[in-house]
Amino acid sequence: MLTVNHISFHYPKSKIVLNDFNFSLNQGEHLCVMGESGCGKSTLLKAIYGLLDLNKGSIHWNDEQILGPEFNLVPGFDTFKYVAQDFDLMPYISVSENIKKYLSRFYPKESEQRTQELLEVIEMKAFENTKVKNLSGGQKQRVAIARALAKEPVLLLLDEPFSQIDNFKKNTLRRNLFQYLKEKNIACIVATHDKNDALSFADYLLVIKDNKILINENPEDAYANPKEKYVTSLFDDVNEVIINNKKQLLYPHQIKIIEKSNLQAQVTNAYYKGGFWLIEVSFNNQLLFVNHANALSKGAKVNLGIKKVT
Ligand SMILES: Nc1ncnc2c1ncn2[C@@H]1O[C@H](COP(=O)(O)OP(=O)(O)OP(=O)(O)O)[C@@H](O)[C@H]1O
Repeated sequence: MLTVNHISFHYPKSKIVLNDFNFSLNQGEHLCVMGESGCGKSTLLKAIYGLLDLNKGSIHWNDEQILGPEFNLVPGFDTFKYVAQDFDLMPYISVSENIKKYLSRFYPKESEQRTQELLEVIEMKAFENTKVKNLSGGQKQRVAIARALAKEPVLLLLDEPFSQIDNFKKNTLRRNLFQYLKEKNIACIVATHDKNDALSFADYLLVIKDNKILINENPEDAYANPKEKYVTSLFDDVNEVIINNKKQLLYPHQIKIIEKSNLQAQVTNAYYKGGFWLIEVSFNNQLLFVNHANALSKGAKVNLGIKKVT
């Protein structure tokens, strides 16, 4: 179990980044870390891996304390793996050699088998003999993930793991990877801007705001009962509507354009989204976003139906 015990951290001569972070994560559980750019997601991952000297608090994996560079010649906790945003691969050797580098030379058969298994997970079998320098950014990112898994870690730390991968590959890779981690009971912490990493794959969602943990809860609860607009805006466009003098946070799919109602609005814009249109309307001098099956022209008068009023 990972225990992050009231840690605080600031970079030298800078203001605080992590202020009294306190949480734990069991073996095999997946945590997603979200929050606006610069809020401290990467810093948290680095602190957990042991790349930073904390100002306060402590981090443990079971009974073992994770110590920073001040206490370690080679920083980084042995049984964790951290995939940073810059990958750190060896460019002049092949994809499979990059993976094998972390496996034992004394067991060539097992090492080959494991490399093949990981090439399947990242769907890079066709590139096994390609030199890493000849790969695209997204392909390198996939190799970095496979390499981190070569020697099965107890905890995998991923910083924006799919940022350079196209949507088509991203969805399959995400499914393969998170299923693989669950099968092997490997805990995982993902820093991301992508709501899909949290909604479909995480056991917990930790949101950072103003250098503190704003929430650490089940992603379904975070989505359905958002604590504040900051949380909803990580998932979707969000409407803040005043109804009966009460502020409501509503996603665009929770407001409908219907035939009759006493809530009148006027269309100000329409954006094509593939399966639906995102319609921007002006309602009581507020701009709202509403999902709708068809395009609507600017200036059209519409009636709104609000699905969720708590
Ligand atoms: N080496 C450093 N020295 C000083 N300040 C730093 C250093 N690295 C990051 N920071 C600062 O710490 C804060 C948190 O940065 P961090 O990279 O953890 O944010 P993040 O949430 O991962 O951002 P992003 O989503 O943009 O990757 C930022 O204000 C950043 O400028």
